[in-house]
Amino acid sequence: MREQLIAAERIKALEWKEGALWLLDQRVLPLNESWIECQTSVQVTQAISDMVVRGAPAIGIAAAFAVVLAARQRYQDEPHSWRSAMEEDLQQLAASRPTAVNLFWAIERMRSVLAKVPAQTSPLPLLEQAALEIYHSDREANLIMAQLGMEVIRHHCEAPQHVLTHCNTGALATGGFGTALGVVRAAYLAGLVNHVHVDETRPWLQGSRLTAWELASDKIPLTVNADSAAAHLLREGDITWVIVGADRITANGDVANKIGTYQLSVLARYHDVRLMVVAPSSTIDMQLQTGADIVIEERTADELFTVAGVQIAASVPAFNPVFDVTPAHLVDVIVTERGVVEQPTLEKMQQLMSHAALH
Ligand SMILES: CSC[C@H]1O[C@H](OP(=O)(O)O)[C@H](O)[C@@H]1O
Repeated sequence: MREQLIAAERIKALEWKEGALWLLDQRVLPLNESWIECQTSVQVTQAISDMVVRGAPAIGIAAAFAVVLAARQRYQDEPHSWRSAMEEDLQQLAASRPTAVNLFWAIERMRSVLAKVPAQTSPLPLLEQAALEIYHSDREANLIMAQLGMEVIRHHCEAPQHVLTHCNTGALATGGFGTALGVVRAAYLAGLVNHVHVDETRPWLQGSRLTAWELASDKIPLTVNADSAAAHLLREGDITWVIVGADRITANGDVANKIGTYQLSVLARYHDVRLMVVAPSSTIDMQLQTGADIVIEERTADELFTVAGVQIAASVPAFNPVFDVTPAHLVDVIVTERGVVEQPTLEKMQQLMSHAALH
């Protein structure tokens, strides 16, 4: 199965090439495929804020390379005070988006590497190696989670299933071929999934623009539906799993994910459909006790009122939270690269996080 999954890796959200971070501009997919070259941490910070690159793991990977770019510029400009000069860059990077913990996890990971750089020594070789390791271990986590999640589906039913997914959790959101969408890909290859229902995921349309593009390129049967059609679909009865990603999972198993996930979790429980959350352990924040502590990002009204830059609604006040929190008791299973947790609780999450990390 591993070889089949590796063969399914066709799309990349980002690439570290010749000392620059190249980002596939997800704002213009699927109609245009254009890459943006980032030579500075400020450019990466702006790209994360503007959602050129998005998706919790991909944000963390981009942030890791932003630290490399910041160190390179500061070390060149101020060889005797580059460490303190970098602080401003790291604070700007940390302020780019508030909800996905992967951003902060990656910055702290890179800070720990910085602390090991001897005085009067270039930080670049160690930092670049650490950023590449973060990138490669996320890809490896995708491969592991895909197989673990597929086995969870197989455990519950051998016959091919219809599943529903929300937002984009594929290659465009990660360093590999996906978290939740990676499980969907593996389950399809194993003959356990034969149709994917894709929420369009307003207002940014990660589902209809990104997930549909990824699954179409895999030739996996799918249909896109309006987010408001999900209840009707779940009541119809041929969907057995809702499979989603996460941006931050707290110590008790509460899950912050794209807006609309919470209502899906309530609908799934009401209609006896299982909810699977798939996320690498870099998305788990054991420092936060419950989802009530998670900062929920709110974005501009423009993202509600325009599509592809064209105004489609009246200019009136708007409320545009782009994440919500699903309580742990509505989650049937969390799949990570460290293992699987059924009916998550604080004790089970603590046990999971005591298992060895990939790197
Ligand atoms: C593989 S995690 C992807 C996760 O990130 C998305 O948010 P955004 O597109 O705003 O970065 C969404 O919550 C996905 O579940």
